[in-house]
Amino acid sequence: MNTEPVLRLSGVGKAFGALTVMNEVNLDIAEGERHAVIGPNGAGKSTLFNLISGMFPLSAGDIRLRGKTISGLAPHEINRRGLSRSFQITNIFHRLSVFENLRIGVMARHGVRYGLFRRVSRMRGVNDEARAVLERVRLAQVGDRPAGDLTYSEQRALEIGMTLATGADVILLDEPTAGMSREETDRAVELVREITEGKTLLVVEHDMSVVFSLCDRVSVLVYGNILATGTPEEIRNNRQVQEAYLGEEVA
Ligand SMILES: Nc1ncnc2c1ncn2[C@@H]1O[C@H](COP(=O)(O)OP(=O)(O)OP(=O)(O)O)[C@@H](O)[C@H]1O
Repeated sequence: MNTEPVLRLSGVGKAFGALTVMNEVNLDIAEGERHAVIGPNGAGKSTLFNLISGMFPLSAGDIRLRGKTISGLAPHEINRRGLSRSFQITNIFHRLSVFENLRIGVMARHGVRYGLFRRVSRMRGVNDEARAVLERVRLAQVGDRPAGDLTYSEQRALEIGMTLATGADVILLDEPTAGMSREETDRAVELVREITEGKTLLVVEHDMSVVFSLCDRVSVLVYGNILATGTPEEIRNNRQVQEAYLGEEVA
């Protein structure tokens, strides 16, 4: 059995000038696991994602993806090694169709660029792959519509589709259900569960019912430190976690 973690953070630290916001974070994410990062506002969850995806340079420590260091690599290089962070909605091309957005993700994966002499519409492999992703994220009905016309939750699904289109098998999602109604949340959770089958997921999520129903393990981040990592059950019963953060919410 391969026990090497897919993602390993060792002694990861981050400072902005004199302000240290992350201390010696150690975290192993196993192949195929769905792992949530929770914590109060300002705990450093976004910073952690920015460090893993290469948006911010590390101030200390090392991050390894499948045993190889990715510290110091640019986001697109990390992406090419199979780790994709959900694109923010603002990165969706609003005037392009939903299908065309996904096709850009697929093209990025294959290193294909738009060019004067290329007709993208004739690139059958790329089109087939984009169409498959379109169906997986259940947007086939709106595939020809400009992405800017989609509802909020459809745009979030497109965002998830973009991570899939790039072919990543380690996926980072930042609050995939934020701003959704209960019903939309349930559908989004189903979608995330389905599309991350056989992949590794790291997700920041505030909704505890989502965390506990979707994830195999949970890490609690408080003031830039990991207070505890464990199964949802262990986290729910951890006194330190209850005192520091969750309170009665999960009792
Ligand atoms: N670019 C930056 N420059 C200076 N300080 C920053 C920067 N980005 C984040 N911080 C600080 O780092 C700390 C962690 O912020 P971060 O946004 O990672 O927390 P978070 O857990 O994602 O919070 P939230 O749940 O509110 O999104 C905060 O004190 C924040 O002010």
